[in-house]
Amino acid sequence: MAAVLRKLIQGRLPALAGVLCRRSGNEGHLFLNSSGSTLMQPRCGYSSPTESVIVEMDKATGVALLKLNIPPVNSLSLPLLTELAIVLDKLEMDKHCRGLILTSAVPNIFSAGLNLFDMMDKPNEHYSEFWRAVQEIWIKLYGSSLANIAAINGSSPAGGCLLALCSDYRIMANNPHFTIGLNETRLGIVAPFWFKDTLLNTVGKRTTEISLNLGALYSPTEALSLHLVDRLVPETQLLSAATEEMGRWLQVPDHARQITKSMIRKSTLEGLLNQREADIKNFVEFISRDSIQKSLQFYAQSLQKQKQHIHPPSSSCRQQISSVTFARSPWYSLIQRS
Ligand SMILES: CCCCC/C=C\C/C=C\CC/C=C/CC(=O)SCCNC(=O)CCNC(=O)[C@H](O)C(C)(C)COP(=O)(O)OP(=O)(O)OC[C@H]1O[C@@H](n2cnc3c(N)ncnc32)[C@H](O)[C@@H]1OP(=O)(O)O
Repeated sequence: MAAVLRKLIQGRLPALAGVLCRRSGNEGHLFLNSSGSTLMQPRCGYSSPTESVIVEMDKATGVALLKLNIPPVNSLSLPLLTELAIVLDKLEMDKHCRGLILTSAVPNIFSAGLNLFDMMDKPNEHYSEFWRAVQEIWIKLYGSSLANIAAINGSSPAGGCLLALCSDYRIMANNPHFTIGLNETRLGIVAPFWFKDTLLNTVGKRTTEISLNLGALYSPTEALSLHLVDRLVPETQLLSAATEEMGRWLQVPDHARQITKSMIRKSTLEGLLNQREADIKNFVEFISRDSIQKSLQFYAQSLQKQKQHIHPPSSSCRQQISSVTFARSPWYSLIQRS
C-alpha cells in the first residue's frame, strides 16, 4: 500500500505530495518523508505498560479498539498523552491495522479534557512540554491514516471533545446526562486556533461562533442536531454500532480514503505544523498569566466544591445539568461571592 500511495501522490497529486512531505516530524499518519516513502515500519504489539490506554486488536478485521482508562475522568495528563502518542504510533505503523475505535473504559466519562493540574502552578518548562504533547496527539489523531471512529460513551468537554472531533465519524451514547463541547471560555481560557479549526471543519462557522464564545456544552440530542456528532445510539449498542460503522469505512480501499482524508485535512494540519513553536510560546505566555492561573484555580476548586454542595443530576433532568455546568464556571463562583 505504501508503494501505491507513493505512486499516487507523486504521479497524480504532486502538490499534495509536496505539502505532506515537508515537515511532519511524525512517523506514519498521513505524512510522507521527503523521498516520498512512508515512514511506516512493521510493528509488533501495543500494550501500554500502565494500562492507562487499553488496546484490543481484532486481527481478523484490522480494527483496534482503544480505551482510555484513567479514572476518575480520563483527564489528559502529560503521562497519558505521552503513552497515547506511543500507542497511536504503533497502531499507525502496523500494516495490519486499518481502523481505530476510540472510547473510554471509565463509566460515564469519555474524557474530561486536558488535565487542569498540568496547566496550574507549574514552571514554564512544564507548560511547554505539556502543550507540545497536546499538539502531538492532535496531529497524530487528526492526521491519522486509519479510519477513526469515536464511540463517545460519556461526557466529553473541551480536550475530550477535541479527541472526538479528530475522528472521521462520531457515535455518541444517547444519555441525557452526558455533555459534549468546547467549553474553554467557561474556564476563563481560550480554545487555541487549531481547536477552533477542528470544530469549524465539523460544524461550520455560525455554530462554531456560538459554541466557542459561549463555551457551550451540548446534550447528545443537541450535539446531533448541530452535526457535532453523527449518530446517537442507546449506550448498550455503542460498540456494536461503532464496529458496524467501521465496516462501512473499511469497504473503501485504504489508499483512496487516506488520500481523500489528507486532501480535506491537510491545510488545517499545516496551520499548526507551520507554527508549532510559536503556538507553544503563545500557550506558555497565556497560561502563566496570573489572571489565567486564578481563573483555573477557581474552576478547579468549583469542581471540587460541587461534590459538597450539589447533588448529582436526577435521572432525566437536563436543566439541572446545564446549571451544574454553569455553576462550574469561575464566573459563577465570582457571582456567588458578590
Ligand atoms: C491571547 C492569545 C490566546 C492564545 C491562546 C493560546 C493557547 C490556549 C490556552 C489555553 C487553552 C487550554 C485548553 C484547554 C482545553 C481543556 O481541555 S481544559 C479542561 C476542561 N475540562 C473541563 O472543563 C471538565 C471539567 N470536569 C467536569 O466537568 C466533570 O469532572 C466531568 C468530566 C463532567 C465529570 O463529572 P463527575 O461528577 O463524574 O466527576 P467530578 O466532577 O466529581 O470529578 C472527579 C474528579 O476529577 C477531577 N477532574 C475533573 N475534571 C478534571 C480535569 N480536566 N483535570 C483534572 N482533574 C479533573 C475533579 O476535580 C474531581 O477531583 P476530586 O474532587 O479530587 O475527586
